[in-house]
Amino acid sequence: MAAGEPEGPRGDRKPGSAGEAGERLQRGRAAMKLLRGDGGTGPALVALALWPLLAPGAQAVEPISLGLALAGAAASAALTGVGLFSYPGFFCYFTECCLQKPRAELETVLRKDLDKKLFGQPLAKKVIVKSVPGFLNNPNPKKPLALSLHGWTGTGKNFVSKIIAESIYEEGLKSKYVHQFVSTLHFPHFQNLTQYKDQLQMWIRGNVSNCARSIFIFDEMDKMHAGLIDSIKPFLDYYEELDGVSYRKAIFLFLSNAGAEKITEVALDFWKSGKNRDDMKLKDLEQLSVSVFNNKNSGFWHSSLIDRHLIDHFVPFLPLEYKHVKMCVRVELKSRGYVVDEDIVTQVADEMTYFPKEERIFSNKGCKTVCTKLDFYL
Ligand SMILES: Nc1ncnc2c1ncn2[C@@H]1O[C@H](COP(=O)(O)OP(=O)(O)OP(=O)(O)O)[C@@H](O)[C@H]1O
Repeated sequence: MAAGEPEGPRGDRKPGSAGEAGERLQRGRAAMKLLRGDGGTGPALVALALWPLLAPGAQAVEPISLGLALAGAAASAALTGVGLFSYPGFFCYFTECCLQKPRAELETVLRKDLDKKLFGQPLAKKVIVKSVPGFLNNPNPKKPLALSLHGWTGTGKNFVSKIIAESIYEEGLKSKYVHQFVSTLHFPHFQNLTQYKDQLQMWIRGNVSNCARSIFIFDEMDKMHAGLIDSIKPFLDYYEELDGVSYRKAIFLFLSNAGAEKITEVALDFWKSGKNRDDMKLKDLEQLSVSVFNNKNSGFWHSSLIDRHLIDHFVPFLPLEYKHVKMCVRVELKSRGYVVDEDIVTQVADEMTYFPKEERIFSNKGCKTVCTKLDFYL
């Protein structure tokens, strides 16, 4: 893909071709063909028949209701000659649209999802459940939402980004409004830094012009060349508009291993003093931003994003313990359709390595290699 095209590095993944959303799109196209017929009686009849689709929460319409609604609409349209295409929200049932308004129950859905799927991350859960719905429910935010997720490998940073994306766009990471950048893949060569800065600005500008509620995920921030991320500083700032584009409704997620040592230090102190990680406060980790700012290998080294307080929250991901690894194994077993066998769960968890050397409390790879280790036992 050429630089400057709105979709950016992930533009090759076109939405609407796979999964439930793809099927819905196909059904929708067939229905549209049917409905694109000739006219008839009153717009009211059409609106009435289409009410289940146009009403808030229409995404949850049952297949039977949908069928009835479309049949009714077809009959009415045949009578009225009123084009269905003029109804706002109609197309969005069949094809992905940029988010206009988050679902009313977003906070509850996100909380439930994180409670069920994310283990051992009380602080991350707390920050995300409050900040993301709060931001999306604000029709006029003063700046884009910028969250920086930090922690040891395999502790759930990418996993949480996926959950956030799915809570906003049904197609999650495959959505055309969600853009993922991986430093070592998209910005590998230091000598191309100037070019990357221009491309990044163009990609973000293009995509936000297309959809104000775009989501940008920057993975491997700690491997990003220093200075590159500062090229997007204007977009994260408190500007009403820049060259006619407002960036205030976008979401930026930065993922990094930087700061993991600091987080581990605090988590270890907690563990040694017999305290529960659920009682940990963000205040206990307030030094996180400073350690990231001063870390030459953080991607945020002396970054103006931190300097100018443009990162809204530094979200700590705690190192995972033996019991969390076991929970991940159980989930993996269930997702593959197996009955949970506690012997296998223990064997897989025992096979992982733990640190510090003496205490052996935290998993070196979090839950990351659980699925490959499990392959040996199935
Ligand atoms: N806290 C967690 N709760 C539940 N599952 C987890 C958790 N952390 C990791 N996992 C599982 O492990 C997999 C790998 O984790 P993930 O890719 O999110 O780690 P990461 O923190 O982004 O690591 P890295 O820093 O190496 O990119 C996830 O897809 C998920 O299945």
